[in-house]
Amino acid sequence: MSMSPETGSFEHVAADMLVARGLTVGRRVRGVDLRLGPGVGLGVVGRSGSGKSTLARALVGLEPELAGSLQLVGRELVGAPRAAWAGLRARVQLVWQDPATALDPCLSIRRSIEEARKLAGRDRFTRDDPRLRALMERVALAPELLERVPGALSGGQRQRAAIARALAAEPALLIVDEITSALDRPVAWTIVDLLRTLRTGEVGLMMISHDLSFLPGTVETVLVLDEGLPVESGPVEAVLGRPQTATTRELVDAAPRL
Ligand SMILES: Nc1ncnc2c1ncn2[C@@H]1O[C@H](COP(=O)(O)OP(=O)(O)OP(=O)(O)O)[C@@H](O)[C@H]1O
Repeated sequence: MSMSPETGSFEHVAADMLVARGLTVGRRVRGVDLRLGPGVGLGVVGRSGSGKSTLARALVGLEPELAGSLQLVGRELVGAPRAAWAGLRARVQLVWQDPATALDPCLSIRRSIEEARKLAGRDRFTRDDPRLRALMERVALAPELLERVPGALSGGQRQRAAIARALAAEPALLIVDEITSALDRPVAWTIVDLLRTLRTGEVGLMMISHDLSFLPGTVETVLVLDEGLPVESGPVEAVLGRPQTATTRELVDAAPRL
């Protein structure tokens, strides 16, 4: 794994961290190719029920019925024993769609963060750990909110806390599944801005969003699913600006503004 002499970047290596080739999930997603890793941004769009969440769940090891290939840093996971999937927990974090269930409602934000670190095999944050303070700053949440349960936060704060929980695992890749859909538009945009800030670091992003206007400036490429099948993919401006399929055109026409 070496830095590219031409570009001076880790682009090639980074994009190869998680590689799917012809990835199939039961009968719900079929034949998906993608490359994800630090510094890579991919949007996944499609109608309701097109398989976006199923794909996201498959990429964090929550879907048992896999076929095709899914490699983590060159190691095949499809058909591998469960132990082989353990490395995913520290590297890939999924933030769920529903802000009410993204975090355990009974746990304080501090406890949720501790739990995420433990599951990822990271060391514990001490009570006044500067890394904990830095994490809260990174998601623009006041440190006092650490002691609250999710129900005592606003919807936007809850999604920030869910992102903080995911980042606590120090992942190389964040997968966010419709995390703005329960928020009103101004608040949703603040979350999109946060994702954009995270992208300037080394974190890779796979963003599932039914609102296509959030994608340009946040991710570079987009994959369109239709009934579980990939129907179009490429640079986000090209795919959304000149849709090649009726599915993509329909999604673009339904977008609030692009
Ligand atoms: N656990 C499951 N077992 C069987 N079928 C499922 C399961 N979860 C979802 N499905 C079905 O798989 C298909 C894909 O669902 P999925 O939730 O991945 O789509 P989606 O694109 O994320 O939709 P949405 O935008 O509504 O969240 C749908 O037909 C759905 O009804």
